[in-house]
Amino acid sequence: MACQFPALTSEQKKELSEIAQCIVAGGKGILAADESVGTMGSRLQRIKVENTEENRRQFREILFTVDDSISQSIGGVILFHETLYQKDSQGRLFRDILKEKGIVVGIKLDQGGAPLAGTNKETTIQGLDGLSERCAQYKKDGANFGKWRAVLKIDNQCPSHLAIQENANTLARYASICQQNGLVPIVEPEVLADGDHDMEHCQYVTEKVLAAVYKALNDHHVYLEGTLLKPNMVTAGHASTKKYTPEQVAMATVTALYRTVPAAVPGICFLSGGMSEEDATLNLNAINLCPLPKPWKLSFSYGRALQASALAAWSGKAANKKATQEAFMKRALANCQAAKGQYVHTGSSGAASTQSLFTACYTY
Ligand SMILES: O=P(O)(O)OC[C@H]1O[C@](O)(COP(=O)(O)O)[C@@H](O)[C@@H]1O
Repeated sequence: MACQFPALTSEQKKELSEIAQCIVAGGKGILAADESVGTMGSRLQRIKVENTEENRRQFREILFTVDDSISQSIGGVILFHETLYQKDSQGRLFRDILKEKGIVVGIKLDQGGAPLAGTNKETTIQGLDGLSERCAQYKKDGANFGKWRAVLKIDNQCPSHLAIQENANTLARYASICQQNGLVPIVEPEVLADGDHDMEHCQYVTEKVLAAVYKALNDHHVYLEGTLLKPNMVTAGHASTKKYTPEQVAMATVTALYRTVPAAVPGICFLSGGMSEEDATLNLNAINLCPLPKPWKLSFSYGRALQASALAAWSGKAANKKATQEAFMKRALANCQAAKGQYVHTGSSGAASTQSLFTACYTY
């Protein structure tokens, strides 16, 4: 039976699916430059740079003014509210610079965690109040996709049924509101890598979480062709003593996705979750070579794994602009190749690219 009360017109659906496909076309992925002020503070602290609005602007100016050829690897950039309205030193809005390169502009829409009482320190994510008005304004201001990160953890009694259901429902409500306002929702249910669990347990939990998310998206009449998924890869916990090869990670990850994510979803853009830059690229490459059916584009939406070398090269000094842009371009290209299963590790990566980027309990 056809839906009696269609959520979207065919024009709205067409626009949404075109935006989603454009972001992940031809091995392209997403630069997650949407770190909130606090998260950016911890990034800048590592390179001993003060967390001021001007320093955040300067670093992002260097990233966004990189050579135009970046648009062959990066299809979308997620911005934080502050960055959407910032300009480069010549007075050009960052969002216009990105658009001129043919890169789709996205915006972080979640507004931080709130505790779920009676659970083992689990959270739900806030930001639904007034979300429709915010989306409408962001659309006018040039954004074409949104991002909402829900955080789940593997621990004693975690993730609980409550945390899974609550976060799935909130992600679905957010996705529905985004689509009503012409924004493609990136749906991000992140299962954190904290813990000493093995990869098999992570796979079990990831499947449960994704199954709940897709049930909720269906309940909320979300148009899957106009969405993107941003999941964790299936790995062992950070404190696990067991080690797995990229091929094993790829098999567990694609199995979990194949069991739970409908083929109508155009793209799956992984988060890097504290993996080193090189591991994030090697795992993505193995995922794209995995001999299982893969009806979606399998790409990246990395924050740390696209910016760590660039941040280290910059170190807060304008004179390091060229080296910073080279480091960023190198990771973007490597991940684009990995999204096509064509990455060849040369063994010449710098120290920064093999360093773990893990932060315990990576929440707000
Ligand atoms: O705590 P915040 O500021 O929301 O940042 C969360 C970060 O996690 C991400 O969702 C994924 O980033 P990583 O690839 O570094 O794991 C980014 O988009 C975002 O910047």
